[in-house]
Amino acid sequence: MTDTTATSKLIQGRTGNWEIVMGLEIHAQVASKAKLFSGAAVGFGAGPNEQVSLVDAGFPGMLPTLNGHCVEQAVKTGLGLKAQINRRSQFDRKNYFYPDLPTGYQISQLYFPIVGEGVVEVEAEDGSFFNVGIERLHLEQDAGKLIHDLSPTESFVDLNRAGTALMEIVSRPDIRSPEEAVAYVKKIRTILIYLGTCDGDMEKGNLRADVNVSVCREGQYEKFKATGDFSHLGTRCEIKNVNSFRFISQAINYEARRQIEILEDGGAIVQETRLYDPTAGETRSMRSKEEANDYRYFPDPDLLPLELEQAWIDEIKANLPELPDDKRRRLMSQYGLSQYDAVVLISEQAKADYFEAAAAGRDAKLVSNWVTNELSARLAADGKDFSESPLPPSQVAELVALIEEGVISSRIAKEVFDHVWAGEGSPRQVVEARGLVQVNDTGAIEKAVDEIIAANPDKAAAVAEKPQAIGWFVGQVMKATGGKANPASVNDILKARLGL
Ligand SMILES: Nc1ncnc2c1ncn2[C@@H]1O[C@H](COP(=O)(O)OP(=O)(O)OP(=O)(O)O)[C@@H](O)[C@H]1O
Ligand SMILES: [Mg+2]
Ligand SMILES: [Mg+2]
Repeated sequence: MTDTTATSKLIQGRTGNWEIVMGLEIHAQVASKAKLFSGAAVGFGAGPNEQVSLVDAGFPGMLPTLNGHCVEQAVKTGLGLKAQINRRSQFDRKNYFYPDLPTGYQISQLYFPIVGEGVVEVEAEDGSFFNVGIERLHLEQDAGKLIHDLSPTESFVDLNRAGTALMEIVSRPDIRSPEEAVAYVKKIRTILIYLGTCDGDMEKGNLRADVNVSVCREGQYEKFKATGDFSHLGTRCEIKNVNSFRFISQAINYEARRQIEILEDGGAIVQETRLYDPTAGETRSMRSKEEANDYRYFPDPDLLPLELEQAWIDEIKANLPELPDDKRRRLMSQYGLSQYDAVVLISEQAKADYFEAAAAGRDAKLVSNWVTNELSARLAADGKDFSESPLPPSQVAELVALIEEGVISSRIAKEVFDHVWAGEGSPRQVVEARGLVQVNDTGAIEKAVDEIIAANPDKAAAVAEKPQAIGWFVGQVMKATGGKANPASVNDILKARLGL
């Protein structure tokens, strides 16, 4: 069985072509100082069980109090996902027993989630766009953490995370390849970071995805799309808690192959929950999939239905920050950037901000190149993001100004950048201190050109037949002038002298 290229969505099997279908459930920890139903602090790095209130620990008689800030964050996120905000929602108890869940139930929203259908526009690697439908977003509590590897005979429970607010964002089964799944999670993450509703830190587990994967025969997905009838799709398996982009892609590839092999051998897929083991590179069965009725969901009697006023929703909407897609369009129209450049810039809010601060009044394309190439690479090498850049935007602007004014060539600018990065001063100071000013003096360039032509009569004669050989002369002149000659003048003078 071989994969087709990334852009093709077909997988070749022994008995014909298959398609992958995926829907993702993303769990995003709400950016909030306190938990969803208690005043206990939310934070990373506290000692075990230091951030636990009696409510989180499930003490008898303790009552949950809804944290209004978390509700606002969910509404904000819903608006950012262009989704329906439900003015009436309700909290339900999802009952199951596990030692990391002291109450014996998780408070979630099954029947009436706070956010309904929406849509997310995602850019694929090839620059095209695809839409992923959002089915719903609901608020729920996180569970605690079990620690099994501290002692050979004991297990420990840390309830710091118990009761922390999560947003579960459920997509429609609109995702068709591992690459699309990764691009989708990246896009959701970017939107959440722009909104300030989740910090998107996947290493800390603050954003993780459950990936539902099924396969079907070529053409069946089209039927599903046309009719909305899920029976055209295969049975799904859910891979739980995948917390890196690389693992998402690996887990899907493995799982799709596994399912295709079973089906081609005449077997059937059992709907189940699976776990991805990155070390073994495979998914393993965890448990057979529970149905909603296994959880005995019922409305939480301790919590009233949540009713939102339209005016409050409208106010949140009016105060939303500029979202990635809007920023992309604006960067393209305001600065004349290509879609590719704009997409690269908006992928990080701080990068886009940096660009805008540097681009004012300058050649935007040049600024974008410096920001997305040279500076990005330097920051990445130091493990920094744009908000931590030791080089302020004004320095990039100054460097670009020097190029625009013809004081330095683009080539010299790279050298200047290195010195500026090394802390030698501003671009102008470096250019002056190191004497890197571009030679625009045509007399000096003409002299160098004449000398090189005189020393290489054979090559000069050959250029008449092979005009591209002029490149060699350009190189020589640049060398002779220490790279400082204005490249445009060099070209003009060479052409004139060589009779081209
Ligand atoms: N045949 C299918 N193939 C792939 N994905 C599917 C298929 N059918 C449904 N899905 C996706 O599975 C996900 C189901 O998530 P949802 O939260 O609604 O239910 P669940 O997984 O049963 O519940 P839980 O939250 O308890 O895990 C959605 O993202 C949906 O798009
Ligand atoms: Mg779910
Ligand atoms: Mg699920």
